[in-house]
Amino acid sequence: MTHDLPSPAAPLRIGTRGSPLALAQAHETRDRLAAAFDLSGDCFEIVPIRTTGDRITDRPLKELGGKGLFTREIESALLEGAIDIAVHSMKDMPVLQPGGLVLDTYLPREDPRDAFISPARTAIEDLAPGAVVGTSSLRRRAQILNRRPDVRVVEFRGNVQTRLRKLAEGVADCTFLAMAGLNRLGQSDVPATPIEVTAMLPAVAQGAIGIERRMDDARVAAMLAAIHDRETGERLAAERAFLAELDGSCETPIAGLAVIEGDRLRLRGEVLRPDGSQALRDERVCAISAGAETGRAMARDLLAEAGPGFFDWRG
Ligand SMILES: NCc1[nH]cc(CCC(=O)O)c1CC(=O)O
Repeated sequence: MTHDLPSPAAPLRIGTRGSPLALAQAHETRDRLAAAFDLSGDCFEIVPIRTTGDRITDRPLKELGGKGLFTREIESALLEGAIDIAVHSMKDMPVLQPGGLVLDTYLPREDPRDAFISPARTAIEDLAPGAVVGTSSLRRRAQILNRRPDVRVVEFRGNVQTRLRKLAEGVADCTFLAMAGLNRLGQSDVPATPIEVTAMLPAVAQGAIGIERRMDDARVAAMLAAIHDRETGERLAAERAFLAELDGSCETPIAGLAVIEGDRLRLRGEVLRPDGSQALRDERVCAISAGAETGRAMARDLLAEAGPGFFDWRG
């Protein structure tokens, strides 16, 4: 490498949200970089940044303006040079980044599945009629209502710890969390049952960590190339192309997951009416290199099938 590596005197500054999960992801990034370049931990500095989404916890996410809420302040810090890289949950990332920034480095993906969390039950089918489901995710809301139109969905904001506390307080009978978050936080004591992806398709990019950099920073680009996971990149290329073509904002219930099977890529996609009354699904197998193209084609076909007004709220 023609550039200097970070040192304790000039550490690589890693921007992240301040939640326990975000910090765990930043630590994983630091540890992988340290291992790849044989550096000690004090060659890195973790810089927690408070975002709009972290500040405002008493309103539904969709009222606050959708995707980007958890990333805007971090991307500004990166553009201004206050941090050198930014670590994100790819699930929360818009499909396009601001000019001057690149988001093409992914760590090996965790379990992409959702988990069913309930102190008393282990499966959606076991919920009593009219049970209360806590979630702030439009996708999970639509998916559960599609399978169980009888349940009542209540808004559930906050980080993993907050949501578990609300469940313990009886605010809801169950909730859903990403397995990835639970695993990364080492939360093996949580009453969680993984849900097969054929029963509840996860959010696009769920379980994947992405690392963003400034386009003109060649030193950082070379460092990140050493920790990039190609398979995760191939899977996310298909899923994010699917999302981009659907023009997915936080106000559209969309699910998508790609898996690699030998030399093929299998992409599953789902779009739902926000009230769960209808779900459209598709599944395609293609060459790994054709993932993005397949994602776009699948999105166009689902949009055509859905027709105008599919995503409109119906009360
Ligand atoms: N929207 C919040 C969010 N963003 C990423 C994760 C989990 C970790 C991941 O998917 O990588 C979560 C919490 C959750 O859905 O349980």
